Amino acid sequence: MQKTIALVAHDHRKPDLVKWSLAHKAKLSKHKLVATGTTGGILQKALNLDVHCFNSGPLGGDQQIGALIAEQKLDCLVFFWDPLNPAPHDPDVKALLRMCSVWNIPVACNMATADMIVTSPLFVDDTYLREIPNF
Ligand SMILES: O=C(CO)COP(=O)(O)O
Repeated sequence: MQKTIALVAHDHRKPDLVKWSLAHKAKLSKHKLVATGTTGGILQKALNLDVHCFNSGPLGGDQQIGALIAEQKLDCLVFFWDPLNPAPHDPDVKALLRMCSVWNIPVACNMATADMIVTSPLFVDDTYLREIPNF
């Protein structure tokens, strides 16, 4: 089943996300990819795949991806956020990660976790149903 995967990286971590995405291009190409603006533009060129680009992160892109989660339209988030530099939109970053916890969305903040998510048998198991919290 085709999933919707969001790909996001802060500037210092974009090279890691490009490297990771290239390594998993075959898997990613089977799914719908969405991204914040700058990340999406870079990935589209690097992967030569269609990536739906939302606004740039500081201009609301994180919030748009958060809205997808709230509408139950996102299956997975790969978000390489920068642990060493503050961002003007840190509250948006926190809100996006919070949405992942609220809605039980698999989220990877580094390459090792992202590797494990996309290579997990559950990732391609159409019978696996992510539990959706009932508040
Ligand atoms: O800031 C971001 C996520 O918080 C990423 O935004 P860009 O992809 O536009 O750089």
